[in-house]
Amino acid sequence: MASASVESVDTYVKVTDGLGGLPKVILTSVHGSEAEIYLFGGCVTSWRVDNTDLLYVRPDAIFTGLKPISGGMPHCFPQFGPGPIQQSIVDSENVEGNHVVTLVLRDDPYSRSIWDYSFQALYKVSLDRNTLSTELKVTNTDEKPFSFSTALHTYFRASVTGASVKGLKGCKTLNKDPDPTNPVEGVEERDVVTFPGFVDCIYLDAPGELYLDNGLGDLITIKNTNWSDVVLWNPHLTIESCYKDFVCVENAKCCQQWPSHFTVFKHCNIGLE
Ligand SMILES: O=P(O)(O)OC[C@H]1O[C@@H](O)[C@H](O)[C@@H](O)[C@@H]1O
Repeated sequence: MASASVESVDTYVKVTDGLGGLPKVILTSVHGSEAEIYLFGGCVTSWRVDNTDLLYVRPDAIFTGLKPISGGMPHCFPQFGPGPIQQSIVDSENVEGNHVVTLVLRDDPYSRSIWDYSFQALYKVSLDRNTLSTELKVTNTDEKPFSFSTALHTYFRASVTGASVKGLKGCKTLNKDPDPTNPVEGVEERDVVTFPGFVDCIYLDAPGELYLDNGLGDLITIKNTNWSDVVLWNPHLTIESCYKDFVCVENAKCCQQWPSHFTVFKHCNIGLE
C-alpha cells in the first residue's frame, strides 16, 4: 500500500524520494512556508514557517513502510489507539492546486484483511502563510454500514518544560495514566495544562479552538471542526531519548464509534491570521 501515483507536479508541489526511498510530497506556499507529506500513511512530517519546523519526528521513527512514522501528523484510522488494527496507509495522491494536495486511501486486500469494508478516505492538506490545514473525509463505499474512530496524532516540536495548552478547562477527561486499559474519569480544572511528567489524557467534547505554547517562543492556535476530542500525550521517561523535545496535541474521535460519512477539519496557525 505504500506505492503512489502522482498525477501532477507544479512549482508548489514536488514529489521526491524521502527517507527510506518513500515518496514524499513537498508543498510550498507562495509565502515561503513549506510542508512535507509522506504518502506512506499520509503523514505530514514537517511544517516550516520562517525556517522553523513546528512539527516533530521522533529520532526512532522508522521509514521502512512497515510501521507508521512516529512523528508529524500520523493518522489513526479506522481505530484510535493500540489494538488489532493499527494506522492505515494512504496509497495515492492527486494535486488540486498550487499548494493543496489531496491524498486518497481506499480499501485494498491488505485493509480488507484487517477491516473488511469498502471505503474511501480523502485527506486534503493545504498551506498558507502561517497556517497548515487538513481535511479528512471518510466515505462508506460498502453496501453495509460501518463505524470507526480516528485521530490525527500530532507531534509538535516543543520544550516540554515550557509547553502548555490553553482552552481545555471544564472538559471531561479520561486519564490513561496510570492504567491505559482503565482510564480514570475526571474534569480538567486547569486554565493552562502543562506537561510536568508522563501525560496521556483524553479530553471529551473539547472546544473548537486551543492554544499551544510550545515553550520555544511560538504560540500555535489549533482550530478544528467536527473533531470532538483531544488527546494530550507526552511519554516522559518512557521515551527518554526525546520526550523533552515534543508534545502531542491530537484531534480525535476516540471514544465513540462514528457513522459511515464523516468530514473533519484541522487548522494549525502560528501567530495571528
Ligand atoms: O504510536 P506512537 O506515535 O508511539 O504513540 C503512542 C501513543 O499515542 C497516544 O495517542 C496515545 O494516547 C498513547 O496511549 C500512546 O502510547
